[in-house]
Amino acid sequence: MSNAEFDLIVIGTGPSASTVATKSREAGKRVAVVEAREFGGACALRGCNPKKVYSNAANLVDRARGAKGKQVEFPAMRIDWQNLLEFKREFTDPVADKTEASYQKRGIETYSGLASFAGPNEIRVGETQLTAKRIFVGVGASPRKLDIPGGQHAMLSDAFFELSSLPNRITFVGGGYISLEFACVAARHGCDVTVIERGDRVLEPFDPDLVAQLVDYSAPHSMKIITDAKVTEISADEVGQSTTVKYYTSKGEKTVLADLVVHGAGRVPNLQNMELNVGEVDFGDRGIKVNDFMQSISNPNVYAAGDCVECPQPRLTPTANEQARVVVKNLFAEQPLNRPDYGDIPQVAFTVPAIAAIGMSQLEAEKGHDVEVRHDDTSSWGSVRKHGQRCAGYKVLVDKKTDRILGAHLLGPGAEETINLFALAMKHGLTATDIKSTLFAFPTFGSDIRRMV
Ligand SMILES: Cc1cc2nc3c(=O)[nH]c(=O)nc-3n(C[C@H](O)[C@H](O)[C@H](O)COP(=O)(O)OP(=O)(O)OC[C@H]3O[C@@H](n4cnc5c(N)ncnc54)[C@H](O)[C@@H]3O)c2cc1C
Ligand SMILES: NC(=O)c1ccc[n+]([C@@H]2O[C@H](COP(=O)([O-])OP(=O)(O)OC[C@H]3O[C@@H](n4cnc5c(N)ncnc54)[C@H](O)[C@@H]3O)[C@@H](O)[C@H]2O)c1
Repeated sequence: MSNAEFDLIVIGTGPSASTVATKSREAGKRVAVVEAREFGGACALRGCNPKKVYSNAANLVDRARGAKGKQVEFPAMRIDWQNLLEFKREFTDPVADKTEASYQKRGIETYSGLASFAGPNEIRVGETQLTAKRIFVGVGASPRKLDIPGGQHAMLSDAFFELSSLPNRITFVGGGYISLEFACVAARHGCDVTVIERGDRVLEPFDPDLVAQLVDYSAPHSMKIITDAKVTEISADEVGQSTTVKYYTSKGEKTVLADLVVHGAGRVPNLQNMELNVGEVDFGDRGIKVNDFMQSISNPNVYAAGDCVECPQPRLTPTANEQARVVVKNLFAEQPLNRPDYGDIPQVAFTVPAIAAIGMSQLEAEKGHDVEVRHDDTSSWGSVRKHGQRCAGYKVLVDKKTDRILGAHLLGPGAEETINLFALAMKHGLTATDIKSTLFAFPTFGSDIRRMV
């Protein structure tokens, strides 16, 4: 067994870990990074970035079909799956080598293998034992085990990204981000898609009225969305050609046949086999338990951030980044004093079209405020139609007393960008009147927000 000593060991190479490792190295610390898979983390390799390539293709097809006969002409518009896969790989293939090389160039020692605790300040990677004053855990999350008979037949999102072709019938288990984003892509490719969600609606973090509008728009595109239905069994036929998905609704047991079943039923922190008890690091089902300073509540030399910590904030890259910035400031301070300043975190599901949200839901806002609810279906607005789109809407919640924005919910082309204007306004306390009095370039989706507030 070989040994090495550092100021800091960073476990993982996703958004949180990379910030902590590089900033600590810039501050002159001796840093080691350990990665169990390819260097680069989920966001760059198996999450946000490759997903955006796929969802852009689906949105492109949708818009072009909407503009057919008005702005463009073509015999048929389709996603070329093989080319799409190759194009996606242009973004993902270089990540691992580039990331590892950039660590090494900075003087960060890199280790490949699964890291586990060998003591409160010790990490084991295979036959190597590393010791450090501080340890940062940024190990992310992975799909939770589908604990139903035949759960192993459901394909994970990592594998979906690598499919070289799509079969005709695809069923998604769960109706969250992953299912809906992939389902929209598969449907625009021409697949027959079924989404089965146990809750009473899909895309739970988003406004129910806008979600309903999106679901209505998706139905004619071969997307069947079944809610209040819990998937209870997946069985494959003997030759592995076809799969039967069993689900329960209030009307009893039902089945759907599929050529492919995809897991979109949630993710859990990646803490298996990490021997956290040996490291005296407290954790639960929802992740590592940290205080306001992102420090382990049980081992003050351990910090954690991102998808692997127990935290009420949404598990997204901006959340991981904010926590990591705080960790960098606290790690070697005499007294950790910095706390994340999340503000309101914008969330976007990159569906067709995109749906976005920031701040309070209508229900939350109406509980404690006198609210003006500004809500409209904007499918007929010129900005939307000029774009070849046919599905858009918004709901903006304004506090009547303070004129401040309590929540903003958008559906439609550009929603994923326009939501950032609300993020800026809300973070800096701008009022609806401030927004109305701002001149935005025209014609743009951004300029539409003056009509929304
Ligand atoms: C399909 C998909 C799409 C997504 N799309 C978006 C999006 O559009 N926008 C958004 O904001 N978020 C999105 N997310 C979520 C986003 O990817 C995560 O919130 C973000 O990556 C979390 O970063 P992290 O720092 O916690 O670590 P991660 O990026 O999860 O990286 C953790 C790293 O740790 C490594 N690791 C795990 N265990 C060990 C161990 N024991 N030893 C060594 N290394 C280990 C892993 O291999 C991995 O490389 C998406 C996620 C998925 C799955
Ligand atoms: N655009 C983005 O920002 C983005 C995209 C993808 C993933 N993510 C992140 O990854 C996380 C995981 O994504 P996800 O889509 O796997 O999870 P999710 O938590 O968003 O949704 C999972 C859904 O599956 C349902 N479900 C669970 N078991 C079921 C069963 N047996 N039958 C029917 N329904 C069932 C749940 O009720 C839930 O609605 C997200 O919460 C988010 O943090 C973000």
